[in-house]
Amino acid sequence: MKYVSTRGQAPSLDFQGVTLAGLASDGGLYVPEVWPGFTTDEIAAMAGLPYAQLAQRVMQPFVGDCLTPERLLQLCEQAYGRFAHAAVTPLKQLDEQQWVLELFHGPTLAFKDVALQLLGLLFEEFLARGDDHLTIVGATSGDTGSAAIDAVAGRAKVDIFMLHPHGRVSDVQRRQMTTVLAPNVHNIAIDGSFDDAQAMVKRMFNDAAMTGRFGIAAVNSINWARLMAQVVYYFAAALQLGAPQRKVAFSVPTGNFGDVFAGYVAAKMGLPIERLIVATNVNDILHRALSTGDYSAGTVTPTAAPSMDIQVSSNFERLLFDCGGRDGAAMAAQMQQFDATKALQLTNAQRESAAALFTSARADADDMANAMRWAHEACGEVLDPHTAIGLHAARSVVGISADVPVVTLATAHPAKFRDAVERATGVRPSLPARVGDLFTREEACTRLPGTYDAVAAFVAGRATPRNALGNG
Ligand SMILES: Cc1ncc(COP(=O)(O)O)c(C=O)c1O
Ligand SMILES: N[C@@H](CCOP(=O)(O)O)C(=O)O
Repeated sequence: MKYVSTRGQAPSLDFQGVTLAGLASDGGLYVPEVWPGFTTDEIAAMAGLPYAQLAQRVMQPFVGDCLTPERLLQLCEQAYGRFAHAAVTPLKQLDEQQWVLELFHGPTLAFKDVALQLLGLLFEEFLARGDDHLTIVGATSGDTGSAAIDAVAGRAKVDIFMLHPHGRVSDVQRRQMTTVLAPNVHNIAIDGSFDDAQAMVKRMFNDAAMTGRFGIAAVNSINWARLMAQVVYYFAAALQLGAPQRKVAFSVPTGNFGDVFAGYVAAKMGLPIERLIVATNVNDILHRALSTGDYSAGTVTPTAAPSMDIQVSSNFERLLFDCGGRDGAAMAAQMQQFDATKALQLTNAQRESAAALFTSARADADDMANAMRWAHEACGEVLDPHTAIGLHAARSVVGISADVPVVTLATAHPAKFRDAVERATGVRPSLPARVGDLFTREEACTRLPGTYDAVAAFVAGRATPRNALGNG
């Protein structure tokens, strides 16, 4: 399998290459040159497989010959062996039509673990083949940070620098990052928003002074391997609900458009998905883009669902590229315009093609609290604010026939957002035992001004140069 950049200029790479590269050198994002597909019979044969085996089957076409099927399966078994639920991503029914897919049974209590537990192992596997050293630079609005740190803390040949917006993540989220005191882990709180942090990370990939000295790598969903691993749970859920004979819809709380883009990939591979519902909070750029074609970023409003407080949504570029006819030059021009003006208009082709699968909805603070209350009072389920936004969208969009199950992705454990959950439902969820002593651990974090120069100097002063291991 070869991967090409959405901006058409970077060299095409194999799976190992894109995993280690993160962002393409032309500023674009890597996508498979063609979407691999499964026949209906092949999908039917996946029903009932244990999660790790399903993961290997779904991901092998993307991995190609970079890993044998046996080795990929071993890595999946290792990654998903750390989950606290035997089903890895269990499905729960709320009412006749509504379901939730619990993606938070990994070590750091959010859906990010599903991909990052595997990505940590992939880094180790590929780094063992040479003398490279990786300097991971990531941005987090709360959940990617802890999941990535858990996945790489203490690993050889890797340093991680994780930027979060100071004061804009929950206490649990912050402590899950800052209490990991391994010497290769560096937490940075910047003055600014997640979008500012993400822009700095992307800039570093195109800063020759940094990329010349350090092997800069990504753990955010700009890294293709993140999305690939997230495709699997769409298959897991749909198969349990009757696919490939029955269609299923998914409602996805969305920020950086990675999770829902993984659903799009599943559909491209042949999974019968009726609709993908893009659920946003009041930071609703994606809802506006999909409903009116206007992709224009405003300032970020902090909400009780902080992980979705995002206006510049990295993976939307992958969708625009695919829906716009895969024209790298046109994509580069469109993104250049967005970078300059923070606004772009979807073309008719992009809008029409996206509308064939995507619907969107926006939830404000009341919608979110009402969805949490309904789930608790009518169904006995305590949901986190992000999942509640997904559920609000799942219950409010029109046009999905009553016999199509609608699965909301439950992206975080409610205990990560205890204050917001308690305000809405009166229930204060307790932290699972596996993170139980979080509030007694020591924290380490450096606060920096929200400027690229401050962050780049901090990274350059602490990272291991790429040739320090001997390969020049
Ligand atoms: C709990 C939670 N829900 C939803 C999202 C949004 O997911 P995505 O950025 O893949 O759209 C995030 C962050 O990414 C998150 O941490
Ligand atoms: N919500 C995310 C933001 C980063 O998204 P990613 O999926 O691109 O890593 C977070 O919690 O950090």
